[in-house]
Amino acid sequence: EKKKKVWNTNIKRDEDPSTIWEIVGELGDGAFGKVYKAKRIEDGLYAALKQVAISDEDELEDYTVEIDILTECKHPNIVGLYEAFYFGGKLWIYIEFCGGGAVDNIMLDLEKPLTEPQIKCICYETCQALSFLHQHKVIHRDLKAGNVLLTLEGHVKLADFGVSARNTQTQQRRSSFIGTPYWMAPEVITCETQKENPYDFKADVWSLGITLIEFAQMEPPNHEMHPMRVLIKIQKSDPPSLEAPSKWSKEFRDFIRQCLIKDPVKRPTADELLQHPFITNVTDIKPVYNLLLESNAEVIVE
Ligand SMILES: COc1ccc(Nc2ncnc(-c3cccnc3Nc3cc(NC(=O)c4cccc(C(F)(F)F)c4)ccc3C)n2)cc1
Repeated sequence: EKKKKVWNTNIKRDEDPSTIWEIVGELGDGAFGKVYKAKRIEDGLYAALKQVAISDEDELEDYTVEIDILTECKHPNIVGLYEAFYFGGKLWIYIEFCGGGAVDNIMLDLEKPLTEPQIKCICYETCQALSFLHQHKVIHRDLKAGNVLLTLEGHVKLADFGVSARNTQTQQRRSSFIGTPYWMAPEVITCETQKENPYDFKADVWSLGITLIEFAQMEPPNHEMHPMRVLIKIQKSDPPSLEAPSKWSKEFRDFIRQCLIKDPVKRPTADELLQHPFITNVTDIKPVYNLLLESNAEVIVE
């Protein structure tokens, strides 16, 4: 007989979200629907709102994976879920608003890459987020500067604006390829990652290495190549590295080298990387706070 429907307890039904939150702006037209800035009517709390048109209950199930991950993975460096509604044939997801936006947009606004002190802080907090996700058996699969959000204080909040992080077969159905090729680990490309491969979370560590190069140079390695060509190059070539090594510290270069070890078995875990000298002495996040003043200052001056 028909599988009993298990209602996702985290999603509120038959309640109109616009009685609790009001839309105050638009944040972009995401791949999977509209994204707005919203404000809670009772206390003025800001949120980012994603509205996804859901045609049938099966499709709703695809999205509950995302809600379950966000409900389960509560961490200072991962975007926080406020609440989710299923109302008017749409899923409404309200996330804590990060005033700094995504790091790729900040670099575009300032028309320059990050400095090493800024990269050090952001790398430390991103590594914390990855380590936490992996402990909760969640693989991000699409780590890149565009998914690293900053709060106005300069803290990292890891997000995922693309496909959901947990690779359920339904997600696989939704998009043939998980993640963006430039940041993709070699073993992911060759699909060496069979079911229950104990090393498939190491793909996020490779993407972290590529993301650090992106922070330092504004673009990932091979950005000038066609995405399909990149897949072949990543598999065939030696791991990428920083273009101007003399500009960067030995610790930074070594941290990237460790992330970009091609064999996932030899590649360190996010947890192991938290002990790396590049990020063991992160004291304050002032460099990142100054980056935000610069980028927001630009906005204020405008
Ligand atoms: C253009 O200027 C700005 C300025 C500020 C912001 N701030 C901001 N703050 C918080 N969220 C967003 C956001 C922007 C565009 C799309 N979605 C956003 N947040 C969001 C994220 C999610 N989901 C995740 O981030 C997510 C999903 C699965 C897994 C994971 C993770 F693995 F990281 F835990 C994270 C769901 C719904 C929403 C509205 N944007 C964005 C752009």
